[in-house]
Amino acid sequence: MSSLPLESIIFTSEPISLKILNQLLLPHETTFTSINTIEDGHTAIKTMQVRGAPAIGIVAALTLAVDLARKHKDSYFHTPDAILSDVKKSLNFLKTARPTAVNLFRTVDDLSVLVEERTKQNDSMDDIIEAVVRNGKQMLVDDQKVNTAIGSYGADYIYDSVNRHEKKLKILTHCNTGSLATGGYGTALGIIRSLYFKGHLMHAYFTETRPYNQGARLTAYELLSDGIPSTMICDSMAAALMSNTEIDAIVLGADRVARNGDTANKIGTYQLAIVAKYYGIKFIVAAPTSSIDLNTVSGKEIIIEERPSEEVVKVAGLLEDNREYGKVLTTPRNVNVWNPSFDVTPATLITAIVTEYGVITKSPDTNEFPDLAEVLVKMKANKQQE
Ligand SMILES: CSC[C@@H](O)[C@@H](O)C(=O)COP(=O)(O)O
Repeated sequence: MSSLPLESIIFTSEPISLKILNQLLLPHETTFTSINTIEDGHTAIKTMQVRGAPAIGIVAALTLAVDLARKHKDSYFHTPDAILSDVKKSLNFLKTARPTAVNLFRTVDDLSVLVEERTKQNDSMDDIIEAVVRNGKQMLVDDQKVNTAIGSYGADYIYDSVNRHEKKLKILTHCNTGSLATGGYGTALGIIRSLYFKGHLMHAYFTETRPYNQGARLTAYELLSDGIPSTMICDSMAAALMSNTEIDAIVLGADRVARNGDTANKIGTYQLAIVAKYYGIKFIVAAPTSSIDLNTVSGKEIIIEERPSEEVVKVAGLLEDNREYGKVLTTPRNVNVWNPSFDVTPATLITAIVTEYGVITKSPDTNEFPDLAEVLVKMKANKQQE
């Protein structure tokens, strides 16, 4: 299997440094932004220089690592307790960057527990900071493994269940769920990559994904870089595509999967699910377990981020002279805009959830997912026995 060597999060230990590929400028400019402080990390996440649920979690963890290491080098801390109180403040601030993706909150909780435990067991300041750095680096490495597993399980599931190996597949996706949105390889885009590398993909279709254009700018960039045959559609063309072309499955990512399977993902996911149901097309969510929130009972509890109207009324891109990158206004000034960044697709419209432990499907009698908490325990135990 081949994969895209697209690194969007670059962390080095000696000296400690963090750089992220600024996704606001892609695909026309490849510019890395240095993250040195908690404020830098917060800004990068909030302004979507880095985006995608897993990538947000990883960058938050690595931001804390570089921030602590820098402060420690400047002799900012005098006791481990001072580190703990600084960490709590930093994490409380980081989690205000974006509200929907659970990965950010999971990272914040895990780091809070890690530093608290290390402080309680009287670790030295060096050891506490080293543990935070190791945790961030490990998240990046683990996420790549998680994504290749999701890619492989998802590709096999679709190929086995959709047409029993009779033909190559046509897949539609939405938003960007690839290397840019994760530690590498991608979740839903990882499934498309795996289908392609296994020789099972006929064609990938992807939506432009207004307003931020994750599809047009980022997914297009990734698919073209990998040489995967693909075609972009505007979001409003999805039903027409499904009526004109035999789409075998729609694969999407997730920002937060509730315990009952309801899934928050990029705005527009819900309408794709409704059209998929009409055409009887499998609607598959690719979600690492880090995006499954067992404390959220159903999608009703998920907070949906609303973003600035500027993202809707302006599009960013290469200006006509082909040299300058900029934003153009597409509407009359002062138009009223509603800009929810995500929507919630009810579990009833989702065919399967692909995780790094395998594929979760529904009971055909009830059209309900089993309790995800119980299933995940079983899947993890099975994996350990392998
Ligand atoms: C593997 S990325 C999964 C989701 O985070 C993705 O589908 C998505 O909705 C991204 O939204 P974004 O607003 O670009 O962060």
